[in-house]
Amino acid sequence: MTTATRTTHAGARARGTGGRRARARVNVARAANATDDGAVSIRRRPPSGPSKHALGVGQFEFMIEEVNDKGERVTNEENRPRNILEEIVWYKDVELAERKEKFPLQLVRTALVNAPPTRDFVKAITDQLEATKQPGLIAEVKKASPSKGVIQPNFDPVKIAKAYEAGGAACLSVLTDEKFFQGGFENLQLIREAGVTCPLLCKEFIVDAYQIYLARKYGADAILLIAAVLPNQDLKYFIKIAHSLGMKCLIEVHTYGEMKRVLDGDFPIDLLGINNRDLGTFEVSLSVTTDLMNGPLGEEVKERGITMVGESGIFTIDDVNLLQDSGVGAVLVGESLVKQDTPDVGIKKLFGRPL
Ligand SMILES: O=C(O)c1ccccc1NCC(=O)[C@H](O)[C@H](O)COP(=O)(O)O
Repeated sequence: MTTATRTTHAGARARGTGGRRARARVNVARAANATDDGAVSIRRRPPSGPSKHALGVGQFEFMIEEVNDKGERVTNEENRPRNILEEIVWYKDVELAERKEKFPLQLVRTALVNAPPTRDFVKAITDQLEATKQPGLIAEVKKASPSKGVIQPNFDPVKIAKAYEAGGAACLSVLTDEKFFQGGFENLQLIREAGVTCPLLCKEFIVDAYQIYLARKYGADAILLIAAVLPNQDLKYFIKIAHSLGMKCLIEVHTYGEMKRVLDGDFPIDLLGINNRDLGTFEVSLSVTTDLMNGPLGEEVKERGITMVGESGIFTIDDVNLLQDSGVGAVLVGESLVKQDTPDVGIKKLFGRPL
């Protein structure tokens, strides 16, 4: 987040609730425009080309080139991912094909028979909120990202997780995507086996039920489900599977339409996250959370008692306060903590005191 954007937020806080509400009304009206129907905003697969079963590593790159009726090589721009989220999701088919071959679902499920019980991810957050009167902290174990490249070159997932726990984080979020975030499912297991007791979120781009079983196998207590990727039908099915395995779900939205669609869905909501980062353009603004929370859908989640999570771009205590004022019960923080040599000290600074 830029300093300019942060200054604007601090200013909004100083102006008080009335100013924020008026600004929010304008922004909610803008967000709820005719094109924001909340539909899944990415294409799940390239529109043409070989079936997903025939995909090899990076093969969708080559699908941009096709051979036409005359035998000429032509480019098909439709098969180029429109943004990073689409690219990540398309690549999941490649990854999943490889993983399933090495570790078929039946074996993953068999391995779950003796899995230790999960920890309550939601309760850890609400307990912290009650005890500290500040949002519960979900601290993210994140080495790199598509928007920032490598964030922590001396990345040691266990060391970082232990520092987060010592610093008082309620829960941890562990990025498992390998290609774009340099994470891994193995990091969940390493952190669990090292004796970290905070509940763990598997921060993955879930498109297939197989990934939910894998998350549980590697020690996750909760999974992320992204509304920009998954229609309500998939959300409902994936939540059912996660709950049957004892895990909670963090459903993530970014727009008014997505939030409305999720709230209208026919499924239970454990946690609802508002990502301040547009996963297509990388643009980050805390006003994504404050605008939604200060509008009609914010009223609805408050009435329904849904615990809200403000995600991404959180760097200062002003940012935490701003999100808390808008009604979130938790914050999910990656970059600003993970890039520090002493993330536990970073937590103290971010919350203005030890947690
Ligand atoms: O972080 C990215 O660049 C990114 C790009 C595309 C899809 C997802 C991305 N990040 C996932 C997240 O939402 C964040 O890791 C998480 O909310 C923490 O954000 P931050 O505190 O800004 O590191």
